[in-house]
Amino acid sequence: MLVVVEFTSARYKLSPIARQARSVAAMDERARAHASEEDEDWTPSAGDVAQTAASAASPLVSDMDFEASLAEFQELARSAGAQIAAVLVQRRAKPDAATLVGGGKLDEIVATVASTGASLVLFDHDLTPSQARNVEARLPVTVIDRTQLILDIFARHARTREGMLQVELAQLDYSLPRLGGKGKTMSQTGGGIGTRGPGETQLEVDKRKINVRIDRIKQQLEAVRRIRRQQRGRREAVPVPTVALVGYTNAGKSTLFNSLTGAEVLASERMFATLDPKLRQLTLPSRRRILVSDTVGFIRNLPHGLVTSFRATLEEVERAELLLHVRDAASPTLEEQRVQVEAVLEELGVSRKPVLQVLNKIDLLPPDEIFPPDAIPVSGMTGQGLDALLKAIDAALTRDPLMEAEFRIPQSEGRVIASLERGATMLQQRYEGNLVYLKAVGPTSLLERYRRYQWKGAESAHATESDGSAGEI
Ligand SMILES: Nc1nc2c(ncn2[C@@H]2O[C@H](COP(=O)(O)OP(=O)(O)OP(=O)(O)O)[C@@H](O)[C@H]2O)c(=O)[nH]1
Ligand SMILES: [Mg+2]
Repeated sequence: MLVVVEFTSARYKLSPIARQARSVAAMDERARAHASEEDEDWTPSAGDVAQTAASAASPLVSDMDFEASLAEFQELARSAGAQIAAVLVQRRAKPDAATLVGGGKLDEIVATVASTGASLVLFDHDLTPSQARNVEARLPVTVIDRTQLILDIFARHARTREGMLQVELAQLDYSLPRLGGKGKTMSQTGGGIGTRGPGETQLEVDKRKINVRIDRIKQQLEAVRRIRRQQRGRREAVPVPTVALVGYTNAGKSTLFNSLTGAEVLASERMFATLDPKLRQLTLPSRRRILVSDTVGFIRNLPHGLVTSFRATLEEVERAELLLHVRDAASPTLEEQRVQVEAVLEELGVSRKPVLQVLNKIDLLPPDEIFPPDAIPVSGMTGQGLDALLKAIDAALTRDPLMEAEFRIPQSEGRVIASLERGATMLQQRYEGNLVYLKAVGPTSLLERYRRYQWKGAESAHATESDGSAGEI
C-alpha cells in the first residue's frame, strides 16, 4: 500500500536527528547539491512538499483488515503533521526483493511525486537498507519507511531527557545500516578493487561519528536510569501497589488517567501523545492508596528496536501489580488492537500479570450496547463507569487483598483507631463504654496489623448480627 503524503513545511519538520541521519544516509552528489541549493537539512519547503507511503501486502499487514490498516497509517502520517497528497496501493503475494513494490508501481510513484509536487514518500512498510537505496535512487525526494515515521513521531513527543535519549538511540540504530547506499555508488566511481572512493571515506567518517554518539547516549541513559532506580528504591520503602494503563495508541489512556487521578496529562487525538511514564497517586474506595501509571501506546508492528529501547520507560508496566488494558470500544479494529497489545505484553514478558479489560469511549456507543461480562465499560471523557472501575481495581489487587473485620479497641488507643480510619473504609462505628466498635473493609496488611483488637472475622459477621450477640467479646 502506498500513500503519497503532502506536507506543509510550516507544520512538518523532520526531527533534527532524523534529518541528520537522512542527510548522512541518503545524500549522493545530486542530493547534496539539491539540499544546499534549498535548505541545508532537507526540510521540505513550502512549494516542495509531500511524502509517500507504501507497503506490499505481506503477512505483516494481511492480518489486519486492509482498509483499517490503511486508515491507521494515514492517521499516523497526519499525527506527524503531514497532508496526504495521494495514496497508492499495491497488493502482491511477495514483496519485491530490490524495491519492495514492483517496477510498474515504482514508475507510478515516480509519476505521482512529479504530478503532485510531493516532497516526501512514505512507505507503510519497512524497507531493507538496499530497498531504501534502490527506491531513493529513483526519486528526487526523501523516502521514509514505517519505522522511521514512528521514530519521528516518537522523537517529537518525547519530553523527558530519558525519552529523548531513547528515541535518538533507536533512530541511530535504525539509520546505521542504512548509511552509505549512495556512498557505495560513489566508491565504485572512485576506481577499481582496493581503491577507496571519496564516498566511502565520507561514509566511514559518518559511521564512526554515529557510533561515538551511540556510545555517549548509552552512557547518559545509564546515568539517568541510575538516578531513577534510586528514586524508585526510596519509593518502594513504602510499598504502594502500581497499576499501569496499557493499550493501543489513542485508546484513551491519558484521558482516563486524568479523570482517575485528577491530573493534567496531555491527551490528544494525535497518536503516541504519551511517551514518558507518568505516575500519580490515587486513593481507592477502600482507602487503599495505589500509584497509577500512564504509558506509551502500542501499535501494530511496533518496531522491534523501539520496544526494547523503551523497555526502561515500560518498566512501570513490568513492575505493576495490575494492568488496565484500555481499549477503544468504538474502534472498528477493536479486536485487532487487542491482539497487537497482547503481543507486545508478551514481548515485554508481562502477559501473566493480572489484567482488567477496560472498554473505553462508551459514550460513543449506543446506550443499549451489551458488553462482555469480564469487561469494564467506562468513558474517560464523561466519567461514566469510573466508580465500577475503581471497585474492580480494589478487588483485583491480590498482593494485599481486601478483607472485612470487626474491632473492639479501647478509646485510649487513638492512634490505632486513626490508622484504621485512614487506611480502611468504615462500615460501622459506635462507642461501647470505653471501647470503640469498628467494622471495616481494608487491605489485609492493615487489618491484620491490629489483629489483637479484632473481634470476629468477616465470615461470621452476618451470623453475629442476626443472633444478637454483638455485645459480647
Ligand atoms: N468520545 C471519547 N473520546 C475519548 C475518550 N477517551 C479519550 N478520547 C479521545 O481519544 C483521543 C486519544 O486520547 P488519549 O487519552 O490521548 O489516548 P492515549 O491512549 O493516551 O494515546 P497515546 O498516548 O497516543 O497512546 C483524544 O482525542 C481523546 O479526546 C472517551 O471516553 N470518549
Ligand atoms: Mg497518552
